[in-house]
Amino acid sequence: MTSGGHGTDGVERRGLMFVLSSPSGAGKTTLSRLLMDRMSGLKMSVSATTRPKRPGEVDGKDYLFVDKPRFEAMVKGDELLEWATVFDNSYGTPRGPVEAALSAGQDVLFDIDWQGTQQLREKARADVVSVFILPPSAADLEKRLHSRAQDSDEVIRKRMSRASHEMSHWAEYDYIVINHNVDEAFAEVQSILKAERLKRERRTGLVGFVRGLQGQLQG
Ligand SMILES: Nc1ncnc2c1ncn2[C@@H]1O[C@H](COP(=O)(O)OP(=O)(O)OP(=O)(O)O)[C@@H](O)[C@H]1O
Ligand SMILES: Nc1nc2c(ncn2[C@@H]2O[C@H](COP(=O)(O)O)[C@@H](O)[C@H]2O)c(=O)[nH]1
Repeated sequence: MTSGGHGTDGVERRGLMFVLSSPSGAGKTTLSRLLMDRMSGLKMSVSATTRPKRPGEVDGKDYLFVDKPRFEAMVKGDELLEWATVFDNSYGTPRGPVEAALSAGQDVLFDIDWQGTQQLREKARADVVSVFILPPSAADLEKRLHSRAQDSDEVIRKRMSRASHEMSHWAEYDYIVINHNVDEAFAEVQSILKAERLKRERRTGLVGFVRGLQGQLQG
């Protein structure tokens, strides 16, 4: 699915799909925003959803807010790379922007649930790097959902009651980060991305680069 771009050291490599999942409120959005601000070569995948917009959310930036018929048409038209029902609403990843970014050699960042991660893995296992974010405690998770102040008590109750089920998928992920503190969790997630970018098997330009070095040594 991916083609070449260049790493910061100029060696060509395949783009990767960097996935963050967690129970609602553990901090995916917070960490994603920091990654987008502080890492170059990364594009955020903007999901389509039928969920109502939260205060402050911007259509086209946080989500593409669509109605149910439009979402169903996207599914039927094979416009989504993956999709799932989460908390009674539909969510899905538009295929076009992800494929365009990967083709341009960018990495793509996803904030999606375990169902979507499984679907991405089935399609492109070697290019998916997945991170599961855990909260330090259930009390902290609930506090965070309340402190975000964007969901009703009823919605928060529903999300807390789903948290244990969401977390049961932790062992399907490549990396686990416990988000005690935003700065530390961000540093861990950033280290994972930096290391994954250096993996030999993604660095398609290495053969040519090393041959060039060898040529210089012989010359
Ligand atoms: N380490 C932390 N300590 C304290 N508060 C935090 C921490 N990380 C995130 N938060 C706060 O917790 C709330 C929920 O975080 P965020 O929206 O990033 O979660 P999320 O995993 O994206 O949730 P959802 O799945 O519902 O979108 C936000 O108000 C955020 O500022
Ligand atoms: N499988 C997918 N899951 C998605 C997608 N976009 C978001 N999500 C997940 O939904 C829940 C709830 O999100 P919220 O913004 O309503 O709090 C959360 O776990 C997201 O990661 C998607 O495109 N596909």
